[in-house]
Amino acid sequence: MDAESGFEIKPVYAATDLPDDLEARLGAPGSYPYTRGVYPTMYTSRPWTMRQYAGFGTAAESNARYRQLLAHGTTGLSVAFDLPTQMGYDSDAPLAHGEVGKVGVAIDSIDDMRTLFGGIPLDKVSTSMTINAPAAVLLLLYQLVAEEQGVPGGALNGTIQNDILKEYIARGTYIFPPKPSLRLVADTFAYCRAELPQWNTISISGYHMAEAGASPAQEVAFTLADGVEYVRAAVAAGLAVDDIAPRLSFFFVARTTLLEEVAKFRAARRIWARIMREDFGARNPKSWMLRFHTQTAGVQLTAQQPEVNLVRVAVQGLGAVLGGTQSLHTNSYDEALALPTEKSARLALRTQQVLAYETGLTGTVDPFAGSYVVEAMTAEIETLVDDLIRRVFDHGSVVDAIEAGFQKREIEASAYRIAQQIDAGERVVVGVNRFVADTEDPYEPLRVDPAIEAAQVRRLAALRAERDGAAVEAALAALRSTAGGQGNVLHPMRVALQARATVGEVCHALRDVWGVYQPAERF
Ligand SMILES: CC(C)(COP(=O)(O)OP(=O)(O)OC[C@H]1O[C@@H](n2cnc3c(N)ncnc32)[C@H](O)[C@@H]1OP(=O)(O)O)[C@@H](O)C(=O)NCCC(=O)NCCSC(=O)CCC(=O)O
Repeated sequence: MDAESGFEIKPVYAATDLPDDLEARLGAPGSYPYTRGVYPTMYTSRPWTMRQYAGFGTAAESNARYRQLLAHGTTGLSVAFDLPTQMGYDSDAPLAHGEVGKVGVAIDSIDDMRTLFGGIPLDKVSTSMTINAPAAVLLLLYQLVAEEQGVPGGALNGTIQNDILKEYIARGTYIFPPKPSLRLVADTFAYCRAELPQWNTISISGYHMAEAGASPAQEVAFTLADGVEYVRAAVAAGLAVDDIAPRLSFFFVARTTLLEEVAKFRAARRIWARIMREDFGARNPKSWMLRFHTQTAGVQLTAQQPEVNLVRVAVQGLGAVLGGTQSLHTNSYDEALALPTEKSARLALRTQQVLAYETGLTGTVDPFAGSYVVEAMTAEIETLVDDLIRRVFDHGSVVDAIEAGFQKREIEASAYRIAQQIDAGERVVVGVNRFVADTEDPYEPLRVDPAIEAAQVRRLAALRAERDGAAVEAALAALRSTAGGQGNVLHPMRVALQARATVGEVCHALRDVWGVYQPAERF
């Protein structure tokens, strides 16, 4: 069987498979080109951040889940928002009906955000927020709530996903067309540099492309190409590369194909370092470092015999750790069926704790360095990725390639190839195409209470009645005016949110000026 990226896997590797210039391609841990990891000591001085993606229902319920996770030893927070929030609609919008609180927490205003982080000291925990088109809005709400806790922007650590390009390619929660979206990203970079200097301004994500079927090489290539596009947009907006690049971060999947995945992470670091130093001329070593979060592959979980997923997740998490991830989410075994229960979420975290504290893996940096097979695969993936990045930019820009349907087409062809291999039984999925059980145990999934929507709608009505409506209108007018002209939109946005404008109202104001993206349908 070939590798998922398409290259041939040999039964035996030898010294002759190593690149001639291996030492130069490796460097030391914490040194250019960072193949061996971004920090000299890696996990020997601090394990990766255990950051379990969670959130559902109301802000109060999600807050309870975060406190449980922290009590169980999670070391970072990761917020899942519901679809209306991700699309910039309030819970009482007709389009939101039936979706409120389903795939994440419903956040309509600063009031919800305050509840979400109630009792959680924001100067002590780092928080990731999976939010893209309205990333700036949720970031500002976070900052406002932190300020209420007495925590200044300079003390805040965290990440917003803020990666709109992959939304057009694979994930789908875009609002505005590419041009104003890229302006919003650049505005966020500039705002964070001034106000939230420790904040990771973007999480450039291959995960969702991988879930849509991208091979490891495609995942890395399309993600790094998106990274190039963001840096170009920032530079075009007048920002210096070294002012923004140290706070870019990345996000990849970890599949069960362990060796190829370890090679993928190592190749990704090496290529990004080269792009930043050689192509963009970045001089700050922090600009060269590809720091990344990993999530185990949701798409590889099975609804059949779901407990087997615990084993898959352990192997996938192991790959992420051997690949040098900075932060990790291990999926719960029941995620192919429903939102995780409290127990399954705890088991997923325990899996990371076993990796960190029982395996001895945190004692040695980049244990695969010099391995014939892993070094050969790292070089193989590097070549494939370089070629694919070049093919993206043959279209002009990433946006041009998206509009030509290039990335989607490549990803779909790859998804089709893997699906055919599974259908033919060439690629084994335990419990699905081999070792199938005659009967399955009953499973009681966690269900989100439909009453949540009505309660959220009532809270919104109360908010609209209580607040100073004229102040909100004036702030939204100022936001429209900045959006239609020059200047950083985050400043008037902050004023509006502080006056208790809702997420939906702020996004509508921008929709009024910027319009909405209509994809070219080519499939
Ligand atoms: C950079 C990362 C990747 C990781 O940040 P972290 O703060 O966790 O880790 P870190 O930066 O490596 O480490 C924290 C601090 O410790 C320092 N540090 C760490 N290890 C060190 C070592 N060995 N030596 C010296 N210093 C070290 C770092 O320099 C840093 O400080 P300094 O900062 O001072 O240098 C960030 O972006 C992140 O946490 N991302 C998470 C993204 C996420 O959870 N996404 C969920 C998506 S869920 C999703 O999309 C699901 C599907 C869907 O919804 O569609």
